[in-house]
Amino acid sequence: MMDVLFSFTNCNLLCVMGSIPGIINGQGKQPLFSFGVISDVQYADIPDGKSFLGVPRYYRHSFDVLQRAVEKWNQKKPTFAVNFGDIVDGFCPKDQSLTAVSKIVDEFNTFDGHVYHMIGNHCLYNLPREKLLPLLKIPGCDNLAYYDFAPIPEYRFVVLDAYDISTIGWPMGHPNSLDAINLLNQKNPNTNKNSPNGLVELERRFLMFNGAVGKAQLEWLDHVLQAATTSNQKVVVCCHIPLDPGSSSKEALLWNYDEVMDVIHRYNCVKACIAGHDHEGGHSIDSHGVHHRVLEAALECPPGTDAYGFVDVFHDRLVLNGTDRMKSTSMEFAA
Ligand SMILES: Nc1ccn([C@@H]2O[C@H](COP(=O)(O)O)[C@@H](O)[C@H]2O)c(=O)n1
Ligand SMILES: O=P(O)(O)OC[C@H](O)CO
Repeated sequence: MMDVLFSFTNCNLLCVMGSIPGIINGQGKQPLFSFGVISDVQYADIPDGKSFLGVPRYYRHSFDVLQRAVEKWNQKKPTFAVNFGDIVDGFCPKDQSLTAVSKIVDEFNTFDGHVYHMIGNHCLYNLPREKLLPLLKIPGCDNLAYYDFAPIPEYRFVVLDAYDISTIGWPMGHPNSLDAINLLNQKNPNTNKNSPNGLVELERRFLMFNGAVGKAQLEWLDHVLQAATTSNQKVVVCCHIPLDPGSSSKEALLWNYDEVMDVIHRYNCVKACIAGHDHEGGHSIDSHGVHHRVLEAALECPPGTDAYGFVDVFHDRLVLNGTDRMKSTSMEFAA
């Protein structure tokens, strides 16, 4: 298993064992810090099923994946962990939503460190924002879920709220919900607004299970990146929905990924964007040298297999050490 390989720092041993040159942990150096990652647990106490496209989904086993992730993090001792959203599936019977969310939050809480959460569409199918945010200890005001933190002076993490403008999760008639309905009506003529039928190329992202970052959040992002640039900080952007077409299917992109990336590209500080939502996972490097890594879903791990990891952070790269279905990735920063 790749994660076992990466616990060694001896280059010769790694090469003999067949690892990929270039993914050696920061060339034998100690990371500045590490953080655990997992996405799309989508737990529900229901029998296994399939996605709309026929991909098997293991709703109960995903809890076991989370348990093994936390166990591994407690051995490796990353400084913190990030959950990339969708902790409970939309098929969870609604009278069990609170129990299911609490079960997953309790499991995350067995990690000996802080877990930073973000919300995904499936979280919002289960509980409203005013219930979810306190349970997930997400800081924010007006029930918005974007925030930033700096684990060390050299690095800042920005967590985006991908369902700021969304038809999911806001009370009926809320301005952000009305904006989302208007946009979907303009962009998607299908009766089922989750259907991309007839939508062409990148327009296929205008589906109800996606969302957008609103104007105030975009302005906030700009300020954070400006401050990070002044402080010479490197930034990692975390968002449930992917931000680059090269890293994800067109159907899984943030509605206004282009506006978010325009803000990011105004500065040189963002080195990587990490996301979930597109269960297959992906990796790309955009035209400005920013890495985009979409994490493979815990939900789609056949019993006995896993998808979680930990990221070692260096001055010049991030190294994702993935387990089983989560691929290991070395993300070297552009000069
Ligand atoms: N190509 C697609 C994909 C999805 N849908 C609709 O979205 C719902 C959620 O999709 P999952 O992948 O989470 O199953 C699904 O139930 C469909 O209504 C679609 O129409 N076309
Ligand atoms: O969030 P889900 O489970 O509806 O899945 C989203 C899809 O993976 C996007 O292609």
